[in-house]
Amino acid sequence: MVENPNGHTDGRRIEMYDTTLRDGTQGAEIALTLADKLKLTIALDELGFDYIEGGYPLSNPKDAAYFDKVRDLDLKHARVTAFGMTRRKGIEAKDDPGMQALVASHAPVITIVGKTWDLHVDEVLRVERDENLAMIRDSVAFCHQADTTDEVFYDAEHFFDGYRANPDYALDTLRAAVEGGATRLVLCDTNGGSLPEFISHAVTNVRETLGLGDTLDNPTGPLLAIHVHNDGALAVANSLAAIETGCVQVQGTINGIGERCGNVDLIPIAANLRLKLGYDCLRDDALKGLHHLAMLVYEMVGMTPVAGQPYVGANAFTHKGGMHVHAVQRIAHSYEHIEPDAVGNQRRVLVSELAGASNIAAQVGAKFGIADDRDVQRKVLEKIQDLEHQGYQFEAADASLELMVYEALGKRPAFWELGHYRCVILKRQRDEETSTEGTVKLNVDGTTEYRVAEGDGPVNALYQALIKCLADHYPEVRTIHLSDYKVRVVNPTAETAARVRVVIEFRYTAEDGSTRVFSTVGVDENIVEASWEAISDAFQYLLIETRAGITV
Ligand SMILES: CC(=O)SCCNC(=O)CCNC(=O)[C@H](O)C(C)(C)COP(=O)(O)OP(=O)(O)OC[C@H]1O[C@@H](n2cnc3c(N)ncnc32)[C@H](O)[C@@H]1OP(=O)(O)O
Ligand SMILES: CC(=O)C(=O)O
Repeated sequence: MVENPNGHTDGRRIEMYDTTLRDGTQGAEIALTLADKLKLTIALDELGFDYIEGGYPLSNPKDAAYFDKVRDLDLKHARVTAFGMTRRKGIEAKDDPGMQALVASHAPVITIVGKTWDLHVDEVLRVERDENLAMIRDSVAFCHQADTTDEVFYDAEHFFDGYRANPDYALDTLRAAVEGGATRLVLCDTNGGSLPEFISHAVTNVRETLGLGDTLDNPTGPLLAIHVHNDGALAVANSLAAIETGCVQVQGTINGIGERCGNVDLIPIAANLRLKLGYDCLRDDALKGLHHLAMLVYEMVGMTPVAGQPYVGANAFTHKGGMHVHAVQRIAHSYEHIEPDAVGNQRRVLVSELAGASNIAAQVGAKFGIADDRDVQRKVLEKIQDLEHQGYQFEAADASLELMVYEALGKRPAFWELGHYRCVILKRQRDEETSTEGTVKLNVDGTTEYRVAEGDGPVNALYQALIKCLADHYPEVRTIHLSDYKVRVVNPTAETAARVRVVIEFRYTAEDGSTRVFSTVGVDENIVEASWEAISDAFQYLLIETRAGITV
């Protein structure tokens, strides 16, 4: 076996600096309440993040309030950091409202952002280059001298673009920060367009030219840190390249949220540092909390979790191809780079037309006692492949898949026989609301049930009428709730005559108090029939699951 060329054994510690609360909220459509900011601070502290950048006290009352409230938290490890820019041109630091707000935040660590790129100095700030150096030096020194400040970090905005354009001036800005007393020089790829080789080259040159160390042996002397954005989709590679060449701190956000294409995602950073590169970061057992942390942040910012997110996404350890599933069942790491559990995630197997018998065995083998029954597995697989050819999809329709297994085993119970259903939608004038009426006729246990219900639309009306037919016989049908309804056109070239696929998710509370979620699928040219199929399968599945004596 070839030894991993990147593997370290020295266990060098890397500081994790989270800026989800500041740079993360600069992402489009991202906002956090004060309560969420405090809750996330606690969650980050519990995992052992070293620094939590809480906000920009000058910017808005919420960020200022955060620094008042965060002092009441009993943080175990993390140091809270206040962010702000250098003093304005032409005034003393003590007279600058931004400087005053930073010191008034009483944050033990202050991070000052300043200009490195001569383009920004000349064209954006429009100040003399020496005045920019003075702004950096004075601002860092002013914050450094405040009684409540222990450390000042200096964010060298656009460092890599500035270094490319004018390396001497870029280095002078870092020297000015060191003169002011900065203990971390944070090299920022603000526009996110650099490539890893350039990052390595620049970090190495800066470290050698300024004579800086690459370990935390002297944590209060100036050391390098890295802060990158993801505009070239290289944020993780760039951050790791910077660490490999001497940065002792990495700044980023949870799930990579942030301005434009986002910041580096600290989830893969932490996992790669500990699991792949042999560095020390966070708490020893923190990686198992990464999945939970990622989901917490998605929930707080109201984003749908990214299923393909490395390490923590729902698909990160999901196997669909039949050959993969076959191999994974024999030896998991044949198709997995780490154990899912190492980062709090889990393995999933999907069943679809790309499955082999192994997928059926993995998904339903244990529940139905068919783990070794290749004949039944193949029978189910053939049915799935036929139906997927017609437009069905079973990946997200676990209950429909199980109903098919009951059928293949000849054990699917018939709880009722359909007489007919009918749906009428009435609208007489342009500005009149539609009214919908659903009628369902069933034979349930030898009794004819013939019920009508009104609804907001055809699906709702038929759903209510079906419940009315079944409720006297099977009261549990009143306990399920439709929680999601998705519809996709299967063959769009057929336009309005196209077949549609409806996938419906349901929830119910089981006898043990737990919430169960399951989904069914229906396909037809008629959206009402596709929905009916999914709904009636859902009720049948519920009855099988909840009624004793029907289990296989
Ligand atoms: C790379 C980064 O992510 S940096 C952080 C970016 N984050 C944010 O901008 C979010 C928070 N921002 C804010 O709340 C506001 O933009 C504030 C409080 C910073 C500024 O608000 P305003 O003063 O109303 O902004 P306005 O647009 O009028 O002007 C910005 C001024 O700051 C100056 N400025 C910009 N960067 C710097 C800097 N690093 N140091 C000193 N002055 C700076 C500009 O030159 C401009 O001054 P001018 O009017 O004399 O030209
Ligand atoms: C400081 C910062 O957020 C940046 O340069 O991207």
